Amino acid sequence: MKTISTIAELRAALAEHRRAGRSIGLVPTMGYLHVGHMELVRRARSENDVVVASIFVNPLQFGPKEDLAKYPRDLARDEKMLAAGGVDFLFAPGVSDMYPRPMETVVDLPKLGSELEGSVRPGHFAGVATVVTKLFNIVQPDRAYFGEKDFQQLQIIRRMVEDLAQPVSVVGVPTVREADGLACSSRNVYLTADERRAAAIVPKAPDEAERLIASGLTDPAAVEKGVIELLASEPLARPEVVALRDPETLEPVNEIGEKPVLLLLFVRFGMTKLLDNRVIVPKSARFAKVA
Ligand SMILES: Nc1ncnc2c1ncn2[C@@H]1O[C@H](COP(=O)(O)OP(=O)(O)OP(=O)(O)O)[C@@H](O)[C@H]1O
Ligand SMILES: CC(C)(CO)[C@@H](O)C(=O)[O-]
Ligand code: BAL
Repeated sequence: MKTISTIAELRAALAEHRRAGRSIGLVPTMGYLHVGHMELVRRARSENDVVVASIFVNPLQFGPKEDLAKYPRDLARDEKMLAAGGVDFLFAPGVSDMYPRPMETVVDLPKLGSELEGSVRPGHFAGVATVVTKLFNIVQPDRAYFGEKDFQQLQIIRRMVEDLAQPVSVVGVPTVREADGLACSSRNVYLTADERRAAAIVPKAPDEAERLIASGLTDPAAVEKGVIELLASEPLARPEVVALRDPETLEPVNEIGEKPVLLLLFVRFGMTKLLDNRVIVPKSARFAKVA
């Protein structure tokens, strides 16, 4: 694996592969890798001739009071993991490589990006859409891999690619979890031992939503209330977003009926934000499918 930090060098390295007609898969990350990231790498490795991973802690997607400075970083360890995963090129630019001048251009999805996690992180998704567009322009991948853990991010990227006709296939990868069900996340290292134990409540919340829906509840607000009550049983949990939405448009649903619904969660433990979600297929939808 070759580590490259400049746009020009990466473009030059990829040019011969592109000329030879080889397919290129891109795995964008912010580093401090875990098994969730490595699942993205595994998928990319199995579906492409050339695999590029990127590590860039993107300042554009952090709010002024967020954890940009203390975001966990360990490039040497990440390089070993990516090399072992069969990655061909690691693109690890500095801020001045990615943004030699302050960015004047922004890719924004004002509606999708201001909902849910966007409502508590204003500007975050414009920062994500902008850097992902720039990474797509630099690498020009055939396929790009994103985790379903960041479900809103995945849907925003899918919509951006469609709206702007960006020539890339977006591949969503199911969430990889720790033994107690908590979704793997770089920020899990921020959790104290007590918070980490308490965080096991988060993956139980979609089970509760599923149970309530299976018991016949059709009012989304009632299901959200039940999930909030479950999370409230854990004093360290501070739920900021508990929402049932349409999985594609992320719009609120009036009634749980025959269509799948997305439960999206954003729960804080101390300063740490944890995400989870599940697309729940109501029983009636399952029957509808079979019929
Ligand atoms: N547990 C996971 N399973 C599958 N994909 C994941 C998982 N965690 C992260 N990813 C995906 O890896 C990519 C890079 O994510 P990122 O580097 O921000 O890691 P992260 O663990 O989500 O970090 P953070 O804790 O800062 O949110 C994203 O597409 C993200 O959805
Ligand atoms: C997609 C991404 C690499 C853009 O900075 C980031 O938001 C992430 O790691 O999920
Ligand atoms: N994993 C999403 C990136 C972020 O929280 O900034």
